[in-house]
Amino acid sequence: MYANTQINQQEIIPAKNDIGALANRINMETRSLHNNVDKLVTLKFAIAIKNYKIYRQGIQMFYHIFKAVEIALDRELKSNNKYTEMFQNIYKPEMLRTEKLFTDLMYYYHDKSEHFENPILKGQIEFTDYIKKSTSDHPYLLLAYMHVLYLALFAGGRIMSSQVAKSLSLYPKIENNSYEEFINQGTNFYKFDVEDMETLRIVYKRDYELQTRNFLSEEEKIEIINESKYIFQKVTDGIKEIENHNLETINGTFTYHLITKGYYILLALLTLLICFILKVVISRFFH
Ligand code: HEM
Repeated sequence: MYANTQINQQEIIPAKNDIGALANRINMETRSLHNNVDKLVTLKFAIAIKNYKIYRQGIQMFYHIFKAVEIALDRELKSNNKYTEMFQNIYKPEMLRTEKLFTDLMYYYHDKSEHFENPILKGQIEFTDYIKKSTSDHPYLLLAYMHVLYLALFAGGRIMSSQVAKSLSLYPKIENNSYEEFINQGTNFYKFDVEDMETLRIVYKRDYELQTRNFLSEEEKIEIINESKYIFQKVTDGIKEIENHNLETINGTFTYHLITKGYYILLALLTLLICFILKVVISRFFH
């Protein structure tokens, strides 16, 4: 399925210049937010691919987000409301990311799922709770996640994927693992089990457009666009939250060392002072 069928540009739905298409409207309205997150990810990614402990924090955030979205999607696919058929027609199982990310995280956390299974950072807990509530109150809002998060993997994700694959700094740190094991077990986030990723992307975007164009009301579309802006903002905040968490840990370690090792520094200073006083007393005594 999704083999390379050489789809003609004119046959692609929606056309790039179709300003009525929901996906194009989301892209237009989130352009500046996308530029912000693009710059931030590029900057942080350069650091993360040099250190797998930072890289795994980044993909862990995406794991929690995708998992919350996919639980909600599963709920909607099995439910029986006015949106169920729409979701069933857009849904492509090859797009799901939870299991792929789980495999990668098991690799980076040395098979210890208890180290990543539940979010611990406040922003991640709040955002995943929010996804659950917002999509169960208004199922159509899932469409924002189905566009922003999944299509990100076909553009920015491709760039990131090739950088991760080229990164020699990520894999040697993981003991006794070869480069092949690293590629097989640590880069699944970017892999889709289809013959041709481009066909999958085109078919996904086509079905998204065909299912939403006349079915959704203008009010629902506006809410989906606003939810999309919120997702970009939350991903940006999430990356900053990881950075702050790491800075706090580094500072905490510094303070800890100051408290524990400070004792030895004080002892050394006292010894020096005693030596100095002794020297003064002795030199006075012999003069
Ligand atoms: C390294 C960071 C990133 C880079 C370099 C990047 C780059 C790109 C590029 C080149 C495109 C194609 C633009 C076009 O076809 O006109 C794109 C599209 C897109 N990106 Fe990103 N991106 C990054 C991060 C993200 C993130 C973190 C998100 C989501 C939170 C995201 C969401 C999207 C979306 C929704 C689209 C539109 C896709 C479509 O309509 O087919 N991107 N990105």
